[in-house]
Amino acid sequence: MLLEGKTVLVTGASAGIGRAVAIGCAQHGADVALNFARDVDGAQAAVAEIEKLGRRALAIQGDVADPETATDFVAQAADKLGRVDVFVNNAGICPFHAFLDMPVETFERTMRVNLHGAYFMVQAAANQMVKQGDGGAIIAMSSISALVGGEYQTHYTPTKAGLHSLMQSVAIALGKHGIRCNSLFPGTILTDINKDDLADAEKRRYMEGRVPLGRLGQPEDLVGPTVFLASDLARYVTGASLLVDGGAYVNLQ
Ligand SMILES: NC(=O)C1=CN([C@@H]2O[C@H](COP(=O)(O)OP(=O)(O)OC[C@H]3O[C@@H](n4cnc5c(N)ncnc54)[C@H](O)[C@@H]3O)[C@@H](O)[C@H]2O)C=CC1
Ligand SMILES: C[C@H](O)[C@@H]1OC(=O)[C@H](O)[C@@H]1O
Repeated sequence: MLLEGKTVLVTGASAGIGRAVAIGCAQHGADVALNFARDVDGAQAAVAEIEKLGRRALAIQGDVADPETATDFVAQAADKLGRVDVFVNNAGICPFHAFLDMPVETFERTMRVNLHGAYFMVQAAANQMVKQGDGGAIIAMSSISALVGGEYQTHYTPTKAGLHSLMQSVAIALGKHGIRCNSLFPGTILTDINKDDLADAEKRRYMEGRVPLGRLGQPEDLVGPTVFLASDLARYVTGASLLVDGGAYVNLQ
């Protein structure tokens, strides 16, 4: 059990990648605190799955765009589960929209959820880890979009590059505390975030055709890489990033 005895916190964990990662960490021995925005049923179902595995789980509601959600989430998780060993910053939105008429509210909301929210969550988790005094691991669900652009993602891709940049800087700031900070770069993973975009059959075929491994990703494809970075197997890995994209990024022609 790679995460035996560890407590893992995951944001945006009622669905998609966050849910898969929360349950996957429990399968590897962790107790888990899940942040969720609105989907009470989804969060409770994830808690029930984790408890079925014999692990402790806790769902705490909050909008990550509000800095107070971060301190509340970490304080409640530490109080009820005892400590914070691993923090996975996963919550994110990608409301596809063209650049030239991007609504100010869409731009600002995307920044606030994906980047500002991450900043305060990571800060709150790090403060708890420093207080505990025995290190920790922070993992950001960045994206292949930190490296490449998207016509309808001009507000989104900078948040993913920013998230990776945040991991690089906090890797330096927190190294002295034994806290490792890394990014995962998922490619196209089938979740609610891109359901509408990939409902276009031609676009979906094009995206699938770009993947050397021959399929789009599933949320569970992120479990192994997350568990690795969270575990002591990655004890000398910090400030790094790992593409989890079936090879899409390197596939030029
Ligand atoms: N699906 C994909 O192809 C890729 C996804 N990602 C990233 O993975 C992360 C998870 O996304 P998916 O699971 O794909 O999408 P999803 O839409 O299934 O999950 C996103 C989760 O974030 C939560 N969330 C959204 N706004 C929130 C807020 N203000 N406060 C708290 N929670 C909030 C949602 O409720 C949901 O549970 C996101 O950061 C996304 O940018 C990165 C690369 C590719
Ligand atoms: C939501 C998109 O399908 C998804 O988000 C990302 O970060 C990937 O680059 C994909 O474009």
